[in-house]
Amino acid sequence: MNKMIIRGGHRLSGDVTIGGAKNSTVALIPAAILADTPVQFDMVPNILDVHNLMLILESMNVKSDFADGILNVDPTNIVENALPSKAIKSLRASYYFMGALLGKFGRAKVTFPGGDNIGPRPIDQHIKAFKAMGAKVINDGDKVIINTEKGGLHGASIFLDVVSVGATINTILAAVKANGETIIRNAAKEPEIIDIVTFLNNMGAKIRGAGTDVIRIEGVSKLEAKNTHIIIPDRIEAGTYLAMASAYGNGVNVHNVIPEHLESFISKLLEMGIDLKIHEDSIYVPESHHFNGIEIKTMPYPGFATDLQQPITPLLLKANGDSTIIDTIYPKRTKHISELNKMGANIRYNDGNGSIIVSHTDKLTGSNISAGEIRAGASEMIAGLMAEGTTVISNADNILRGYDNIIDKLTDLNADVEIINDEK
Ligand SMILES: CC(=O)N[C@H]1[C@@H](OP(=O)(O)OP(=O)(O)OC[C@H]2O[C@@H](n3ccc(=O)[nH]c3=O)[C@H](O)[C@@H]2O)O[C@H](CO)[C@@H](O)[C@@H]1O
Ligand SMILES: C=C(OP(=O)(O)O)C(=O)O
Repeated sequence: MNKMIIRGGHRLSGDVTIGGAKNSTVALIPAAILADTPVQFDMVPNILDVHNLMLILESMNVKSDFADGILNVDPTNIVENALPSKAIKSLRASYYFMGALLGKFGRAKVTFPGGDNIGPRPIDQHIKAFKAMGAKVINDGDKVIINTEKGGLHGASIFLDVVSVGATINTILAAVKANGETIIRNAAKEPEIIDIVTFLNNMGAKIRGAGTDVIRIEGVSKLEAKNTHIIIPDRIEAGTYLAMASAYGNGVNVHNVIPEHLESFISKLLEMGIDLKIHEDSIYVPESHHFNGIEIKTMPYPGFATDLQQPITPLLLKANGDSTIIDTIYPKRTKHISELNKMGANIRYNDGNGSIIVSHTDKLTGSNISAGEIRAGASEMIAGLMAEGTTVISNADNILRGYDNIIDKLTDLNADVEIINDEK
């Protein structure tokens, strides 16, 4: 396991460029197996999830190569094979192989996915959609076995009981080559869903309504890539750098951002009194020292993203008075609290109403802490940069799963940070 070592106390300045969105990429790679031609992606983030997805592709004889942000995937010689459980368990988005394999072969056998440990993460809505399209689903130990009758999947009308990014994308992947029309109601509206649909439509899919809560998919028989798909910028990575630069920057320019994807987040930074300069595809964060406390409630897109409530927390420590966070998506997403408190923070979790109360903290001190999941890790990393002394974050793979070239980017911003491998 990797550890991240941060020698804090160096204020951040300069430029950082955001990579392609993790949550698009981890769906686009499974989606690529639906293609009848090789496909190419650009702006692919250099994160552990991508390397693990490449291992899963390899097990199906799908060749891929990745360098300088370009990922080539050739699914033309795909074979049905057992998928490697360790890689499947290393990330959440491996559940997209259920929809993609169903779309490709009319059957799938996939181990339950892993991903961030942020409280219960059921996949009942994914299964409900597959069943509505005619699939038979059996749980066998930690495997989900999905089959269809001869004739494969058929279109269906599906109302999702909860707004789910994963269930929306998985249903699209299963439906894109199914017979007839599938309608998803109460669909999630995240920009990453539009990105996946853009990729599929450019290959000949017929999907309308992505970005609204009703998505219509007319099944097609062929998908052929004719151009490189450029992945949208990662709005969560961007939000993480905006929070970091606001809390501990001397002037930082964040490039390759779509500000419209971050409206709910940006509005909170403005409410705190940070004088952001927002341009077409970059945001300048000036040095700031006085911040107002705020209240945050996480919601499905376009609301405040659950994935940003932990990264903004170190900034809230610098605000006057108390700030409160209610995470309505993952109310138990609190693994950062004990770790930041070890560093001297004053954060409390109210079990009664599920709110997190973040009180003003004058000083953080470097400590030995653990990244329980990706965004807890991001929060701890920012606190480590702000702290006096050295912070050692164990389980740093949880940070590396989702933050593109993180050491190079932080070093370019004047941070003193490195990754070391325990096992050496
Ligand atoms: C790879 C990926 O894109 N991960 C993102 C995705 O995760 P993921 O797709 O797993 O999250 P969902 O949008 O599905 O989850 C939203 C809510 O619905 C519930 N739910 C979901 C599915 C289901 O079948 N039944 C059910 O009850 C979940 O417990 C959660 O409370 O969206 C989350 C919510 O924005 C983000 O935190 C993750 O970064
Ligand atoms: C929860 C997250 O990721 P995943 O769904 O991949 O575990 C995240 O990116 O914050």
